[in-house]
Amino acid sequence: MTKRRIFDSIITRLVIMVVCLVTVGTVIRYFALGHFLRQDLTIVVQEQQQALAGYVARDIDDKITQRQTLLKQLAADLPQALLSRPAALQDWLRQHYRYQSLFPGGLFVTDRHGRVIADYPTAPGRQNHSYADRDYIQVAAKGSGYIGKPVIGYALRLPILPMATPLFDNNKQVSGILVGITPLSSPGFLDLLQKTQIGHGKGGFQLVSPRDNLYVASSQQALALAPLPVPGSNPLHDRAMAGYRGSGISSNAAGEEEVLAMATVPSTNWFVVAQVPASEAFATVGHAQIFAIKSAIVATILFGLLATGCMYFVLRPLFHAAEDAERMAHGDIPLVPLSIRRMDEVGHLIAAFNRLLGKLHEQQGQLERLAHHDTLTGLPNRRLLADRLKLALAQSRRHGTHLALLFMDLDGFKRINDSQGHDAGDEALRMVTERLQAIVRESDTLARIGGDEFVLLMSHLDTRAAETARIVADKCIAAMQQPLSINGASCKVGISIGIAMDTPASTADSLMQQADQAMYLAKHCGGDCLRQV
Ligand SMILES: Nc1nc2c(ncn2[C@@H]2O[C@H](COP(=O)(O)OP(=O)(O)OP(=O)(O)O)[C@@H](O)[C@H]2O)c(=O)[nH]1
Repeated sequence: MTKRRIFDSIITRLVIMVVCLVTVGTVIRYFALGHFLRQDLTIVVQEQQQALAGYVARDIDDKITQRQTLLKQLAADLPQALLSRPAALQDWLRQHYRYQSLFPGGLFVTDRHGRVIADYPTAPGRQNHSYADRDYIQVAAKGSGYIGKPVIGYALRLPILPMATPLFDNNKQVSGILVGITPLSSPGFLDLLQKTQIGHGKGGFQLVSPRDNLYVASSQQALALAPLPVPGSNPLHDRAMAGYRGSGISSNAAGEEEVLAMATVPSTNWFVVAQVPASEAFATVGHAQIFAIKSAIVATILFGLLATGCMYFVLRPLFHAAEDAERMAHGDIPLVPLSIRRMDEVGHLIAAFNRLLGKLHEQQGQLERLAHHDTLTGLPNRRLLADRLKLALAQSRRHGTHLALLFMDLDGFKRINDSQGHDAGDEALRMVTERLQAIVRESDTLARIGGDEFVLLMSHLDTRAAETARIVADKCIAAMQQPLSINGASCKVGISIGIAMDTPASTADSLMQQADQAMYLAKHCGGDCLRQV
């Protein structure tokens, strides 16, 4: 029952409505906020990634260009005659190596078929070894400088980048090849790319050689010299391999979303990829969404409590009014107007209820009156007379007083009805009532109990009660001597009166019976007569 009341309550429904509205608003805000923030952040993050990729690509390009320039310079300076004197050539390499450190993996010179003539610093197994199968030897043998495929070096046993430039004799024919070896882990070479991470660990750089289908270097060391993913595993990577340079969002082979930016290293055909997981790049979006949810939950709780309190305060008079009305309905308290605390909507409702209550009172009074009074003359009817008679009997016994009952029946009343109509008869009854009322005291009860029958109850009489009753009866008879003037016509009615006096054994019924019998005796006298029993 109580649960049902709580559920049916306006407050509960309003609070549920408010909570639903706030929840719907929060869900909409959650998705809208996420969408707009992500849109904005995507632009910012992509621009940042692009700037980073471009910066690293330019740095690598500078370092490659420096080495190409140096290698060409050395090749131009190297005396042709030394190619046939390995010891002198090695000494020349040693002297020139001293002034530069761009090729920490060493310099070596091969004949035009790729067999090593001299190297410095010497590496075990490099002397006389043939590198004829290497791409950089094959291209340089044809007269062009070349950056070779990054590989695990034959002599050094670690990842290296070989660079070759041809040596020309006086006839402009390739007489030998000068090769510079840079280990990929050399200080000041690719360490900016290899040691820099973007974000919290999963983001970083990759240096990609599309020609060789491998990663030259990466922030993730395990990727160095690893083959590139197969086409189709990362759509943006596929576009980059086809020449696209720019930024975008794509899913990697593991299905994780990443923000990628690609920039070319102009001196090679490599490109740098700056990559950061979308989960890190857009972490702010998630934080903002969680904040939006938390703040909405707090706001909902606070608002719910506040709204409940406020609504209870506003509707409290209504609850009290309902309680009071309920108690009135059960008869616990009388039907009185409810108190109005404020003249708001609730106050208006209670005021309307009070007006309804007033109307009810009025109608109840009318019904009460109709039940106890004669509608034609307004005199008490038989029922009210019986009540008053019982009351008067009880009072007279308590106070030792007396009472008399005068039963009066009009004489010749039917004639008026018959000669002038029923309305004239009614008018005659009202006029008789007025005349009789003028005789009786206010404390007496004059009742109309039938067509032309009236009863007068006289109470609080002293020992001369019978005499007093007769005097009043005489006055009533005398009052009827004057004809009634109805519709211009003069009508005469008489009155026969039977008087009953109380005795210790009297009851209301016995008194009425005695008075009635006395009236019949008076009737038989021929009218305008009284009899007492
Ligand atoms: N106009 C009118 N007539 C009524 C009313 N009540 C009863 N009557 C009539 O009053 C008459 C009463 O009859 P009676 O007592 O015989 O009339 P009466 O002429 O006084 O005769 P007696 O009493 O024998 O002298 C009847 O004709 C009723 O129809 C009423 O409220 N209005």
